[in-house]
Amino acid sequence: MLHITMIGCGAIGVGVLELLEKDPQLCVDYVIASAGSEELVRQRLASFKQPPQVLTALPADARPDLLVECAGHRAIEEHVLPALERGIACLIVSVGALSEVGLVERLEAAAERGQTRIELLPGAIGGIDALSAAKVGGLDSVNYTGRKPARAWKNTPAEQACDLDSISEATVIFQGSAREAARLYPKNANVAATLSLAGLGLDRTHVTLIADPLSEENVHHFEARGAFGGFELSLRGKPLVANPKTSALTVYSVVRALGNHAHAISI
Ligand SMILES: NC(=O)C1=CN([C@@H]2O[C@H](COP(=O)(O)OP(=O)(O)OC[C@H]3O[C@@H](n4cnc5c(N)ncnc54)[C@H](OP(=O)(O)O)[C@@H]3O)[C@@H](O)[C@H]2O)C=CC1
Ligand SMILES: O=C([O-])CC(=O)C(=O)O
Repeated sequence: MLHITMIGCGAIGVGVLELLEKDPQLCVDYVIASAGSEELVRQRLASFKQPPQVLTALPADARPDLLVECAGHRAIEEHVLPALERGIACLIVSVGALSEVGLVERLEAAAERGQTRIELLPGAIGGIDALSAAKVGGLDSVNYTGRKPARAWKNTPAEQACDLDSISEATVIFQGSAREAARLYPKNANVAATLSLAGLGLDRTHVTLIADPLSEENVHHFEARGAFGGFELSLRGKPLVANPKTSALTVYSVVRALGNHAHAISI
């Protein structure tokens, strides 16, 4: 059995824990919550048959097989970097955080010192295997368009680009590099950052973001060209009720990755 610590227990975390209850080969022993949110998280987990222990930091003597981050940028600083130094392998879902200058290098250095590994999860997007394989032969261009319902852009700079409550048609709210998209839309930049890390990097990955009042889905579309030829992928993700910014596929991506570590065959 694989022993797991999960950082963050919001929309993704709860969804993952619900699915993991059915897998006897995976056991989440600890959930790490923000200071002051422990009781709220315990309540969220009250209906679980065997709820994990809720803490605000990994105990000094704990040695999970894997730590999975489902929390956000701050949690990478607070929990992932120290865990790597302790030799604990980490899975990261908040890939957008890695667009912060120097963070990738700090994660690599911490993992090297701890003689362990970091896995960046595909989350809401697919085709990352093909894109990173295509990079080996050389990529010429990667263009990404993220289209989400208008409500998914609330509390972001999109509110200055248009009136999200009254737009009646799809409206482009951002065009530019993945680096700039990640700076302006950190909570909606995970897919752009993942495509950049797998492909051409933050400065050469072109991003268009669209608020679409007629859409009920988070649509991620990208086209890649290079020595391998070309491909395009359009993924129509159903948003989670608990967080419309997040696609349900992200939950399944975490469960798949954890299962791949525990099961005899990984795919
Ligand atoms: N790779 C991908 O494709 C995708 C990645 N994501 C990313 O995944 C992350 C989680 O998303 P989602 O579950 O929808 O978000 P939610 O806001 O629903 O949940 C995040 C949870 O993490 C907790 N949290 C935040 N910081 C910390 C911390 N330092 N230590 C412990 N817990 C913390 C929050 O608690 P509190 O509010 O009490 O601080 C909250 O309960 C986000 O960073 C999001 O950007 C999301 C979708 C797709
Ligand atoms: O669709 C999602 O789940 C999240 C998303 O767009 C992103 O963070 O890039």
